[in-house]
Amino acid sequence: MATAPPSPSRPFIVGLTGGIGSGKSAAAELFVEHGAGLVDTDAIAHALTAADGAAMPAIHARFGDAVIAADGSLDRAAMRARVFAQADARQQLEAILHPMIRDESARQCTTARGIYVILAVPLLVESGGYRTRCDRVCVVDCPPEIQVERVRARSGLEEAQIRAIMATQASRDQRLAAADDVIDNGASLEYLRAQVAALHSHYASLAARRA
Ligand SMILES: CC(C)(COP(=O)(O)OP(=O)(O)OC[C@H]1O[C@@H](n2cnc3c(N)ncnc32)[C@H](O)[C@@H]1O)[C@@H](O)C(=O)NCCC(=O)NCCS
Ligand SMILES: Nc1ncnc2c1ncn2[C@@H]1O[C@H](COP(=O)(O)OP(=O)(O)OP(=O)(O)O)[C@@H](O)[C@H]1O
Repeated sequence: MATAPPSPSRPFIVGLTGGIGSGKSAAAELFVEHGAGLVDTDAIAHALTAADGAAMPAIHARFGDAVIAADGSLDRAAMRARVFAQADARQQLEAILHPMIRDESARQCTTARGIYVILAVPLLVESGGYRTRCDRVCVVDCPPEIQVERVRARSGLEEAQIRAIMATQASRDQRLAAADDVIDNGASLEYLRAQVAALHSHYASLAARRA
């Protein structure tokens, strides 16, 4: 009887998550400097909602002209105001985007190059379908007050709007409970860099052992 061909090797995948403004992108960038591949679901969501993005016809059909910018892309501020004030609007947007994001991120994980792959997913704990893909879950953690301060400094959003976004996300405790590894990003970028360097060595050796 013919034996089954070996299953195609898939990369070692580290799911990277954290609340808004916790420092996921900063951490992901540092992992990439060490040689990790990166699949970023925020970036995929942005591509899907660019002027020619695959999600735009469905978003236009559901939400109308009010959320479409002059160039045909998603008016992010208009959509943000809508979805973080109305749970049903958020669910409808997620029903359009999340299956597309899940499919595209799975596709990118099969082709990503690197010693291992960082799969950055802000909603890894909240959304189904990601944890089973990950060999490890790494949570970027910092106190909520620092999240608010960083997002405010970066984007100019008001505290009330930042807190409304945070209220839709998993709590700090829920996220920490899902973690295999935790990055404490409540201090300096140097401290972040040192923790990423140590975790990188760990992930590289786990990935090599699995290969
Ligand atoms: C509402 C939108 C248009 C606001 O755009 P904006 O440019 O302000 O934010 P951006 O997309 O860069 O996301 C920034 C952060 O907001 C938080 N966030 C985004 N979407 C959500 C959501 N559905 N629920 C909770 N938090 C969210 C995350 O922490 C994310 O890292 C946008 O966030 C969006 O399209 N969200 C739905 C897609 C989604 O769920 N993306 C998360 C990746 S899985
Ligand atoms: N340790 C740190 N010290 C100072 N500033 C930091 C630190 N870590 C991140 N930042 C800054 O805080 C802001 C938020 O960080 P970053 O964009 O990496 O967070 P994020 O979790 O990816 O956010 P979002 O959920 O909105 O995508 C950025 O302006 C970043 O440069």
